[in-house]
Amino acid sequence: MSFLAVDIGNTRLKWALYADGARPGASPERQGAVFIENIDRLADGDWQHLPAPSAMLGSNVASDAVRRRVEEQMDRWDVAPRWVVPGSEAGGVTNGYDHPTRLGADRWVAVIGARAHARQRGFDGPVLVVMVGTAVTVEALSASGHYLGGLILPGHGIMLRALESGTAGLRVPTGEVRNFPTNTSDALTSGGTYAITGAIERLFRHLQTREGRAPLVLMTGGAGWKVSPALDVPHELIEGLIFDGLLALQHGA
Ligand SMILES: Nc1ncnc2c1ncn2[C@@H]1O[C@H](COP(=O)(O)OP(=O)(O)O)[C@@H](O)[C@H]1O
Ligand SMILES: CC(C)(COP(=O)(O)O)[C@@H](O)C(=O)NCCC(=O)O
Ligand SMILES: [K+]
Repeated sequence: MSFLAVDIGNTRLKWALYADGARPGASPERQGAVFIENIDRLADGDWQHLPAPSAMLGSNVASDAVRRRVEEQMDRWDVAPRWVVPGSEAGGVTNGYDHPTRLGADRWVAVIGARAHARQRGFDGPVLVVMVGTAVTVEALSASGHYLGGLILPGHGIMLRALESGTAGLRVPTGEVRNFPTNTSDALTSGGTYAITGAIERLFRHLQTREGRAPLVLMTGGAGWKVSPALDVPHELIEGLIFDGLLALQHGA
């Protein structure tokens, strides 16, 4: 008996197989990631020798076509694919989005995972959830478990491509993050990084002011390690926050 958690982003599909009954924070028995262009090879590749899961729950922010292609890769298993649809309440979190179903499933699941982490460590204050993937999202969760809303901004790759395509003189290699960049590469890399950390620090202040207490900051996503060293508020990198949210929805926190 096992549980397959799937997180389909705009760049990569991440998956993790857990022992039945695993709770948020548990270590997966197996896990992997594939670029979206390679999802049609999962059944003959990463998933070929995977023991058949007895349950599956996924988050998808790519297209319906991508979701169907992933479901085809699961055909040989006798398991019904289930996908999270954000609603007005789940996993101890209420959804403050104007139209709850329009919130990205990954954002909703990550907030639920973050709530489970906070509770497990006995933290009863507000939580700021940062995901650094194709896009960057920053979410504000109140101490009472109300999702207040959040930010969406371009990730590093999109920012750089936008600048490259909109200018003649910005096609340069990746640089370093510097306080006072003195070449084009460093200026671009620092600009992108500080755009992201600046937005995070701003929502941190909004949440701290509203709640009267410094939020716990949990960061996840494929490019979190790039942003973490430049972020000026105490925070923790958690690799599988979406998986933890899927576990919370599957089994309770
Ligand atoms: N080994 C890696 N493979 C792909 N992307 C990576 C890797 N390490 C870091 N990244 C960065 O992570 C981003 C993708 O993160 P991910 O969380 O998979 O995004 P998404 O959930 O949007 O698919 C890429 O834009 C890239 O900048
Ligand atoms: C903001 C996102 C594009 C992030 O996608 P990702 O970077 O994880 O691939 C995704 O959560 C999404 O499509 N959201 C729907 C719109 C919303 O959340 O308001
Ligand atoms: K994501």
